[in-house]
Amino acid sequence: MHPRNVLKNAPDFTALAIKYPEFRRVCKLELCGKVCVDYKNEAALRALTQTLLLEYFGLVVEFSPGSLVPTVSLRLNYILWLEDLLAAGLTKSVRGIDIGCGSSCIYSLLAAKKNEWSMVALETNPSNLVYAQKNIERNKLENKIVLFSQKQKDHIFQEYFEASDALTLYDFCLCNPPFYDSLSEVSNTRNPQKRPPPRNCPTGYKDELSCYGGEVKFVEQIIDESLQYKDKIRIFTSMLGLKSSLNQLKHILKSKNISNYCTTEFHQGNTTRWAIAWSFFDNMDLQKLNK
Ligand SMILES: C[S@@+](CC[C@H](N)C(=O)[O-])C[C@H]1O[C@@H](n2cnc3c(N)ncnc32)[C@H](O)[C@@H]1O
Repeated sequence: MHPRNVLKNAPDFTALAIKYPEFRRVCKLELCGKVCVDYKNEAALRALTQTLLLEYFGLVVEFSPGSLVPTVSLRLNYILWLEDLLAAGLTKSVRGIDIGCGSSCIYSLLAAKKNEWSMVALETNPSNLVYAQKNIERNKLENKIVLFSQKQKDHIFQEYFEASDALTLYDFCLCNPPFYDSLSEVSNTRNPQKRPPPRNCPTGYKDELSCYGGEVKFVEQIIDESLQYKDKIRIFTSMLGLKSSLNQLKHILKSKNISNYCTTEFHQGNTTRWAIAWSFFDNMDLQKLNK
């Protein structure tokens, strides 16, 4: 976990269960008296995410039924890494773009509430758009987060940039892409011989989890559009669910003569995720931040 992650040490579930009745309802009491969470139960996962967002950030969040339930520690690790990248460029007021904000709008909510960053949240799924807007409003963050309804699924920035102020410079974009290839039968990110099975039950709609070509194709589209919008965003980033995607994307960056990039790993319990960042700005030396 990132050293500044408030969830670096496991939260006290007993104290949270006493404080929050909705969380208490989904907790299990072991024979030894220990309060624990059943990670295989979707309702318990939802309540845990809602409770942690409320307890640590004062954020009230509802999810569209059946949509992806985000794990807070991972989303925080990504935001903290972005803080580290931005510190390298000494930015004061920060503007970011959240590609595919989901029904929770979690990255934009955290960025706006925790860091007072201004966010544009892009989303294609109609139900996610409705919930994301309500989540922005119920947390009174309308002055910090603008939600944009994206019609074209196969584009990333084009529609928004064509509709918005041409002069605004964004400090970063972030993305948790649909991981899986919609044409492939495989929907598992881990090798069972090397890594233990996931603790959490899988959540999310099909179009949140998969797209044509999977995450590599999705991020390749971001890379392609970054060449067109290289002056609009200082650091392009994306999270990745598969380690193998990292090498493929590094290869794609190199093939397009993009050499200023860095990668990182996010560790949360049994789950590891990867991320990649690249920039066309001379004052953003990302290579020195490589991990
Ligand atoms: C894996 S989910 C991530 C949701 C949220 N950011 C999170 O981390 O919990 C990917 C999201 O991207 C959205 N999406 C897919 N294609 C998109 C596109 N071209 N532009 C914007 N959003 C897109 C999906 O509807 C989905 O909500």
